This record gives sequence, structure tokens and C-alpha cells, in this order.
Amino acid sequence: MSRLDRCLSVRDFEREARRIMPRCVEGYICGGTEDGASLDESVRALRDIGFRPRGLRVVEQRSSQVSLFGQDYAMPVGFAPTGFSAIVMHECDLALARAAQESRIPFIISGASSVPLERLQEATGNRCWYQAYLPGNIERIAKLMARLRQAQIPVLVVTIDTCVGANRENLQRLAFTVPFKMSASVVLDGMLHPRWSLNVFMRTLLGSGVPRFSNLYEEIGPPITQDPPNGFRGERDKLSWEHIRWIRENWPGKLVLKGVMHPDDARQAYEAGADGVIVSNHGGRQLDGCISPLQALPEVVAAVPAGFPVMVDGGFRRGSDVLKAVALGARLVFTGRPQLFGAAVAGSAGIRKVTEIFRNEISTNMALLGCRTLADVTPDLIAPVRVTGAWDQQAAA
Ligand SMILES: Cc1cc2nc3c(=O)[nH]c(=O)nc-3n(C[C@H](O)[C@H](O)[C@H](O)COP(=O)(O)O)c2cc1C
Repeated sequence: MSRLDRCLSVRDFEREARRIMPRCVEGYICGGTEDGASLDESVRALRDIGFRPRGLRVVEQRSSQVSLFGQDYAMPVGFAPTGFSAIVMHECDLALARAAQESRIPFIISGASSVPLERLQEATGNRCWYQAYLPGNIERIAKLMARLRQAQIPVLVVTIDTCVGANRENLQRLAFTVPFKMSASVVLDGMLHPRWSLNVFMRTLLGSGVPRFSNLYEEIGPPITQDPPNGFRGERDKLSWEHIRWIRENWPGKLVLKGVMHPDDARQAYEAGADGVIVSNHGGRQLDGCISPLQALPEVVAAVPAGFPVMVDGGFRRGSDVLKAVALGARLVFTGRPQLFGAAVAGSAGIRKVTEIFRNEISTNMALLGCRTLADVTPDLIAPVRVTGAWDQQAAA
């Protein structure tokens, strides 16, 4: 049985991917910050919610279709932006964009990605959203926006949770740095993972050279082994609501803020003219000790007018996880690591299988919940998982 056939769930893909990736790549993809509390909390919070399904409803014809920003998507799942995906698969950005297009789900190009956004747009009929790591400098924002307009990006996603680089001790221990620097331990790590060295490292070097910071600013930047002009994080700590308001006045497309965790920020985003927010703690990769995005979601939904798109990401690994967020008011759920695990295990076929898994699980679980459409996935179908007194007594007996 092939590796791909063995993977029946996203967790299976994760297990296989961890075997293939060098430790420093695994640390970069899978890791969180400091004690990993935000990372753990995102996964744990999903287990704290259970379903209260309805029976005897005709669910023969089901649809998980969702409409957003004038597009119909096949299911309420999209690919979150993931920078440096080139270390998982040769031209991974392109494979992700194509798989998303084929599966009719949204794909967000990361500002820290390597395949030029113009190529990704060409491959998908100009459907990619773009995520920006913006400096608090209007002149520089304007230059990037000119490029995005030229490339006909329909949705600009501004990440607001990365004003500074977080404390990623795990990466320091593994000698993994951004910009990427070769060290003896990194070389040894690669040698101990020959499949990755051949399929990813050598293939990339021989095929297209060292990946570049292609989409961070207005022009194709230097290789990821060098600091981009103005630095990778230059002036991000100056970004404020003033810049968001300026962007709104000057950006004709849709505008989404990513990394919103506080209801007041969601309200402010709406008032500033944003078209949506993504509730996210950056996959546990920024502030450690954050509440989970799932916990933040209901208050964010309540803070904005009905119908204002609230999306969410962080820790979603099952179709049932996605449906819990939909029941709590999320229009769409983004995943970050799952499709990278798919890419690491089996390239494009692996990414496609991950989306199929989500689609099948969503369809099956909608039926088991008694839902024909996503509008039927309502808050009464979920409840906190709580061990009652009676259960405690039974357990003690
Ligand atoms: C390897 C990796 C790279 C990421 N790069 C970015 C990025 O460039 N921009 C961004 O806004 N978020 C980035 N994120 C965060 C994701 O967009 C998303 O918020 C998070 O991965 C969701 O959690 P999940 O991985 O548990 O699905 C990255 C996450 C990972 C795992």
C-alpha cells in the first residue's frame, strides 16, 4: 500500500509527513511559540464542543456550498496563507493554488511565499486572495497595492497579529532561521532525510534555484537566504488602524483582517470598512497563551452585524471540527498545516486528498447531524462537552 493510500485522515498525513521532513522543517511547520500553549489550546477547544444531532430528517440531497465575496465555494474550507511552503515541496505555492482551484475552495497567497503571485493568478484565473505582512508605511503599502491591483487580486487579507516576530525557541534549538541560513546541523538534518533532500531540496535548487521572497513587497525580492530590503519584518510594529483606513480608501477589492481575536477589534474592522475578518491566533505561532480561535469566535460574531463574514482558523483537522465552527457562526474555516502535510507526503496528490477528506467528512457529518445545507448547521446542534455528576458517580463506582 502506498503512503498516500495509508492516509485516511489529516492526522494520518501529519504522522507520515513528520517522518519525511527533516527535524528543522518539521519544527517550522508543526511548531508553535514558547510553551506551545496557544497551539494546544486550539486543538483542545474543539474537543470541548460536542454535537446534539437531529434524526429523521431527509438528508439524501446535501450541499456544503458556501457563497462569499461573489464566489460560490464547494465547502466552507479554504487554504490559509503559509509562508516558506517551498521547504515542504518544490513550488508548493503553485500546487496549493491549483488544488484549491480544482476543489473550488479559496486559497490565500502568503506574503512570505516564493512563487510569484502573478504566476499563481495566471494558474487560477485570477482567483487567489493575497495576504500581506504590511509595514506601517503608507508609501510602501501603496507600492505593494499597485502590484496587487495589476495582478487583479480580488481579496486583500492583512495579517494583524505579527507586529513583531514571536519567540520561537523550538526553531532556535533546531538552528532554523528566517532568512534561512545553512548550518552544520541543518545539513546533517537534511542528510538524514534523503527523500526530502532529493525531492524537495535538490529538485528546488536544480529546478528554480534558491526560493525567493517573491511576494513580500512590490518587486521580486532576494533569495530566502538573504534579508529583503527594509528587512523581513521592517516597520511592521508601526502598522495601525490609520493604515487600515487608508487602505480601505485606496483598495478597490475586498479587504479582510486576519488575526482578529478581540470583539472590539472585529467591530473596529467593520467600522473601518473591512469586508470580513479571520479569527486566528496564527496557528499558535505568535502570542503564546492566547485563547483558542474557537473560543473567541462567538463573541466576534456577536460584535459585528449579522451577515458580516467572520472566518476562523487554527487546529481544524476534521470535517466535524469545521461544522462546529459553522454552528458557532463562522462563514468559512481556513486550514494551514493540513495541506502542507499532504504536500510533504505526496505532492499535489496529497494536497488533493486532504481536501477530499475534508469534503467527505463534512458531507457525512452534515447527514449525521440532520443537515442538508450549511444554513441548517445551527448553534442548537452543539453543546459544551461536560461530565455530569451522574457520570462522575458511575465512573467512581
Ligand atoms: C508553516 C506555516 C506558515 C505560515 N505562514 C503564514 C503567513 O505567511 N501569513 C499568515 O498570515 N499566516 C501564516 N501562518 C498561519 C496560517 O495562516 C494559519 O493562521 C494557521 O496555520 C492555522 O492553523 P492550522 O495550521 O492549525 O490550520 C502560517 C502557518 C504555518 C503552519
